[in-house]
Amino acid sequence: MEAATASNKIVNRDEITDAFTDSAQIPEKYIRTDEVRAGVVVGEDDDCYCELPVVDMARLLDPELSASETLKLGSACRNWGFFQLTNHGVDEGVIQHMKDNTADFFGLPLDSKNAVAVRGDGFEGYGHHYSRLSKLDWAESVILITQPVQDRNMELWPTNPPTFRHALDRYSAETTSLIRRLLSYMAADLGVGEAALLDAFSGKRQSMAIHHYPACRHPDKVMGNTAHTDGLGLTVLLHVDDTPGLQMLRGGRWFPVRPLPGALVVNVGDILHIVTNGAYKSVQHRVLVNAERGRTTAVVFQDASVDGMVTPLPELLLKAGEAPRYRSIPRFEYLKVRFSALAKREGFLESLKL
Ligand SMILES: O=C(O)CCC(=O)C(=O)O
Ligand SMILES: [Fe+2]
Repeated sequence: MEAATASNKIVNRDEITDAFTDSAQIPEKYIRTDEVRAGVVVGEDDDCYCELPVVDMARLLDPELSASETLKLGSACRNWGFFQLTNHGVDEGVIQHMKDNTADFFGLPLDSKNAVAVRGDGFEGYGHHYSRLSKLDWAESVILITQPVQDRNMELWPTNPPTFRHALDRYSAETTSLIRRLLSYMAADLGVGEAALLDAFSGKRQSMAIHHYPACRHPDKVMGNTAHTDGLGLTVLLHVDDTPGLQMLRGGRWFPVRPLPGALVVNVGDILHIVTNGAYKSVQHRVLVNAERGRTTAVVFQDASVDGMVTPLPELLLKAGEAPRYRSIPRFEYLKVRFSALAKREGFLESLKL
């Protein structure tokens, strides 16, 4: 209970009651009706409705189509901060294996999942429920560092299902190359050398959050994932099933992301926002819960920094003749402040503005 009242604590899953299955009796600590209702959700028949941009990796790779698709990629990052990526080239078998293992893990009894429960002050493991203003998210999650390999904490990598580790390892390797591919086109769009942007990301930490949002018969009362911007460089999200729920803020309204079959959802994080001097936008998003169906996602967060600093890319400032719009801050300090501010998961980027 203490954990539930703390403003920014990661709460161990074993403190959550079995109310997940009995949604008629939702404990008070999950009730967040005001937050769910906050803001207008854009409907498909609204005037301002238009589809989330789709970027096609096959077109990026095609010498004849690459230039126009690169413009599309740039425009998505500048104007939306989000896009769906089709023909991404991640091996289908690797994706299926990842989906199967993720779904199987969440299907296990609580005791089995708690074999890799969060320990002490750590952030890795199973059981995260970010609480805010004494409220909890309607979700169970596993968070793990996936790259570089020597940073992995294998004690917290599930061994049940037995193929989970292998699936995660392969998926992580595939997404690392995918992110490199994407960054080379982002560099072209930004007008900077490929090496400058790749160096900011390569060898940096990658972590994954695997979320399960159980169905809730009263979805207007609970929040799957509190509105936030992502704190690292780039985020790649895999829908394990086709249940919608992700919404991104656009023009002051919540815009529901409709998962395209076979696509990955990519979004700009705060560090890439700063690295591009605000050209690429890190935008707020949240997850609402579905009344009928559970929802599972596997999210890759790729960290980035420039010579140990979170800072606008010097080459970009030089080429564009721009003054920095964000204060430079050492990466370790950035992470410390950014992730201790989970209780107020918005506003940090603003505080770095010059
Ligand atoms: O599960 C989702 O759709 C989004 C998760 C998310 O935003 C996050 O983990 O940062
Ligand atoms: Fe996020």
